[in-house]
Amino acid sequence: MTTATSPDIAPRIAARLARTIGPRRYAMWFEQSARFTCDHDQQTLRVAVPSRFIADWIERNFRKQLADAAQQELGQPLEIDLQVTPDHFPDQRAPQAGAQQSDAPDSPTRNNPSSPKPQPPTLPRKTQAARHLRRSLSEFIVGPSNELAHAAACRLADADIEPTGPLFLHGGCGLGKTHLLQGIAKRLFDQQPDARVHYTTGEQFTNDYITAVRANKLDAFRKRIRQLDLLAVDDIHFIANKQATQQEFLHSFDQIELCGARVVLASDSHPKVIKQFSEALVSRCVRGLVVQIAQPDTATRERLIEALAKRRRLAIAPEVVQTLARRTRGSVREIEGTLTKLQAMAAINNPKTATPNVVGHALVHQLFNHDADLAPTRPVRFETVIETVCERLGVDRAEVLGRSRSQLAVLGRTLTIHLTRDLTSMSYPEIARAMGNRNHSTVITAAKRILGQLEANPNTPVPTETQADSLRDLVDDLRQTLRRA
Ligand SMILES: Nc1ncnc2c1ncn2[C@@H]1O[C@H](COP(=O)(O)OP(=O)(O)OP(=O)(O)O)[C@@H](O)[C@H]1O
Repeated sequence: MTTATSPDIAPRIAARLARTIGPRRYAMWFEQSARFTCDHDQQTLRVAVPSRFIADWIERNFRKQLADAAQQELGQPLEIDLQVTPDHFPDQRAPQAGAQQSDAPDSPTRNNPSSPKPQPPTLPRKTQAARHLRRSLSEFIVGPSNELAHAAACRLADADIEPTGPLFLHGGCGLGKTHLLQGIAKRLFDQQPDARVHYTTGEQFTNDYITAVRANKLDAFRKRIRQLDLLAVDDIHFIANKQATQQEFLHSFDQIELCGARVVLASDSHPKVIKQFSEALVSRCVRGLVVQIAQPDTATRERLIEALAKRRRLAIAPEVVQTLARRTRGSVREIEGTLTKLQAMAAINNPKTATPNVVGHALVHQLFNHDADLAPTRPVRFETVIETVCERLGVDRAEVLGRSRSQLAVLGRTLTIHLTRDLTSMSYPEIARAMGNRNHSTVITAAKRILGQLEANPNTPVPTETQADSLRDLVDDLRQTLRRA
């Protein structure tokens, strides 16, 4: 929309701008959302827009093209003065409460004098969508397994940085993909309350698309999706075997990217290995940044346990956090599950105390022993036992099977005997033979000694190389690993 106080100049600048940036982007950002006026002395081009968001967007993405278009039309440089004047754009105010989203076409629209007046935007605004977004980027715990994903998410959510392509996050279950997607959407909202941000899942996108087709409202669906500033789609692999949905998604993807919007997708696998993902979609995804999130390492797990426990007001001593971090392998969701169980057990154990939310070593042992008892029992082989023990202690198998009296070799021997007897069906003579043809009474003595120690003094310290707090801890941990093996 152009209004020239100096005749013809502003419309000519606008027309030149439209040619430079292309009709789609012009229609999207200027046609209904910008009014150009040129001072009589032709020193300044004033561009009035309805919101700070549009002003910032134009400032970041089109200032140079605007200045060039003005200079080329006038033969001299002009000051560009961007002004936020919502009163000049009564048509573009937020929808009234209760307004039917699908009733209102989106703005900006094509310049068609016969078309009805533009209606309020229909896309999810902060008040509608924010309540679904629970996670923020600031509460995401960062470690080597996810730091690139987190950095990419922060960059994409930064309204001051122009997006350079889609972001594709992939990784196993419960590792934080949804958290990052929601965090991006939330942060963009916080910076740009006018931003049109949509967080959805592959399944929801499919359902919305099918509903739109059935209700003959495909145009409204397309308008809603294609005029977003950020589209975040979780579990995008859901659309993999759905040809029509993929096709629709592909067009939306192209359209919103063309307009400079941000796109972030998440899936359990790399786009190239998602079965029945169309080649076109794969190539769009890999054009941007594809980042994997891996399982957190022990140090990150410690920080996650601390943060997640704090969120639940669960008090866990640092040394108990360390034990938990070593024993809780797997995803962050599994860590959350462990904390939930501990919280419930703490409440049952201390129902009347003032501190039902305190977790100590005893509770942790109780939990892991309980879990181990519930785990399906699989046959364990002697070879697996000795390998697991040697690996954990960092000691040579030959030393354990030989005559070495080093502290670790002796401990390795005792642990192998104890766990083999406990987890396999081997008799003492069989264990003695497997342990390098030892006398079987020596093996029985070793087995009895460790059993006695575990009963009388489970907190017997162990060498630091074993990374365990006590003998009981070490045995429980090894047993758990072997049961899972
Ligand atoms: N690095 C992290 N910092 C803090 N919380 C985390 C982190 N990673 C995951 N979480 C939390 O763990 C839980 C599971 O994470 P999320 O749902 O994001 O996983 P996901 O990768 O999307 O899993 P799925 O593929 O199963 O949907 C959430 O409560 C999330 O907030």
